[in-house]
Amino acid sequence: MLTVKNLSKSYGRKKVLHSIDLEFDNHVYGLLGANGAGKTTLIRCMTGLYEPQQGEILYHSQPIKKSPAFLHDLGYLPQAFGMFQELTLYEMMEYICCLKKIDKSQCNNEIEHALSSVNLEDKIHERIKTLSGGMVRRAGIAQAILGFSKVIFLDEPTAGLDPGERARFKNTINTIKNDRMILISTHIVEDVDACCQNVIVIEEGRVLFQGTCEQLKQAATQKVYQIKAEDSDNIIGEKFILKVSEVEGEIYHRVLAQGKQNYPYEKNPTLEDGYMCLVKGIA
Ligand SMILES: Nc1ncnc2c1ncn2[C@@H]1O[C@H](COP(=O)(O)OP(=O)(O)OP(=O)(O)O)[C@@H](O)[C@H]1O
Repeated sequence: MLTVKNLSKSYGRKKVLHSIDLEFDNHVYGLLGANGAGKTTLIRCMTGLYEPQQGEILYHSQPIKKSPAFLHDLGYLPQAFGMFQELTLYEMMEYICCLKKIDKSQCNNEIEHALSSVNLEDKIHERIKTLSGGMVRRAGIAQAILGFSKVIFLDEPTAGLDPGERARFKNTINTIKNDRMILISTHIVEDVDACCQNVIVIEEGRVLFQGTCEQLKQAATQKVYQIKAEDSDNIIGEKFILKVSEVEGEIYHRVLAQGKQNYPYEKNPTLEDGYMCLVKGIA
């Protein structure tokens, strides 16, 4: 339904997206990449906010700029969502209804539905400035789904949230995901594992991987070792120490390494193992 074709974007002479090709359907996608990889730029191009130098974005085979359906179906939570401080949650949602040209007679229902999807119905008359960071982020998701948006972009929705709010975020995505395409940009691999079936990894403006989370986990098959710290030096060839942990006073390393080793490999690599194997070139 949404296609990114040969997309390139530069800021002045600095090229930050290089010939990106991607295909999206009604699923939840995680967009992973280091700081500066180009995630926000890609999302802004895909929402139509930025004009790419090359390539096109098609919604049901029509360029997004010429597609009234795209504008109608679009929902977007930008990285910094902190405006409307003096408005109540209801007033903010009403304002977004106006921008989205939602019929006045339907606004009430739409607002109640969106706020209950993110568990904020009891805060409807609170001012935005009195809400916690997690609640503001959920309010951001609520405004993105207003009017039953079918194509939703969430730029770093879980940044700075505590574990409880991140778990709540996962529930929110599960509540709203049906019949929608949702793209979630994040640095937090666990959040992608918890919420998304599909994952896209970009590095320096190029697509390194696109596929299912399971496929990315498989990139770490027979490459992950949970071993005592002193055994790390016995790993043959190139290695990357992903994590250091302590179990009953003993220090352990989670090591990514290529080739056969003298230790048993982890049977069930995580998405983070797969992601790190990919970006560290342990493939
Ligand atoms: N308005 C701009 N003008 C010039 N360069 C920019 C601009 N916005 C972003 N960049 C550069 O483009 C590159 C990609 O930035 P972008 O914000 O898209 O990456 P990101 O993956 O979203 O990063 P982060 O995870 O830190 O938010 C970076 O090198 C950044 O410095």
